[in-house]
Amino acid sequence: MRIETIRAAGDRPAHIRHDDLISAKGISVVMARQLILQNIDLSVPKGSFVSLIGPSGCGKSTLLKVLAGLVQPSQGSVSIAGLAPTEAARKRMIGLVFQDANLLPWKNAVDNASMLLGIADKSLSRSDLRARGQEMLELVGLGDSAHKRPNELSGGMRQRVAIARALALDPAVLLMDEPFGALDAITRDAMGQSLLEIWQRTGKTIVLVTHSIDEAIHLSRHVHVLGIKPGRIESLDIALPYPRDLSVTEDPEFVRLVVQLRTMLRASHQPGGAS
Ligand SMILES: Nc1ncnc2c1ncn2[C@@H]1O[C@H](COP(=O)(O)OP(=O)(O)OP(=O)(O)O)[C@@H](O)[C@H]1O
Repeated sequence: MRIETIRAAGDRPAHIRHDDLISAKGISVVMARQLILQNIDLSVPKGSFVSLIGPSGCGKSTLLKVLAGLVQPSQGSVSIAGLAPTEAARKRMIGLVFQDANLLPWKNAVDNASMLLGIADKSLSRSDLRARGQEMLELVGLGDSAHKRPNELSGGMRQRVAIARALALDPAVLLMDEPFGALDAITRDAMGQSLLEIWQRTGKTIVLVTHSIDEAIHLSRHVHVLGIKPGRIESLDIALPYPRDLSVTEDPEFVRLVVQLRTMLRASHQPGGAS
């Protein structure tokens, strides 16, 4: 990875690398007079798969919302391909997926998949939208379920539609907040593997909030551990080669990384621990 030198960078801050799509610097967030995030720096290389993990309430979702432009930091700045998050969102560069798929119950899968695109681009005809929705459903492995309504889909299938809906915008970045948190373990594994394959096919930059150590290591290139003490963030690079499938979880290096990440997470729960 190339680090920008100050001389070559002109007015670009020295910490911003050429290949960072997302760069958050000095992010602090205060909500209801509580300090949630303090002076957090986060870089996400273009095309990378990054996970955020940490104790409940440490501010993972808040940080994701800051990246999405949904929460304004009290201090600090975020750049997404050189743009402020609200501007990047306006240009459809950000796709969001939450734990709840939030599909419209009266629309079928293909219409749900193209719904945001239809709102964002009023010039598209109904058949254009359907074609794009179908293409995205095929990408997420639901090509045969286009006509089904949400109540005819399983939880995993509904999340696939939510991913298709986000991808229909062709965003540069996919921000995902515990998208598989409500699924059973086997479905969750399968969804993680599908997401990995979608990532490799599309080249999107993905930031995933998760509580699962295995999921973070299976999927990510970089894992960032947020601490319960605001301001603490530690990073772990996952050097396991891609493409990865679930057999990677039996690799001795995977097992070593699980132990290392669990140790980091344990430390992140200590309010008085070292930063
Ligand atoms: N709108 C809000 N107003 C006030 N406080 C908030 C708001 N949203 C979140 N918080 C607080 O900010 C802190 C961090 O919340 P956040 O949801 O970002 O944590 P998290 O790490 O994602 O938690 P979890 O893993 O349980 O989802 C919590 O103490 C929460 O109560």
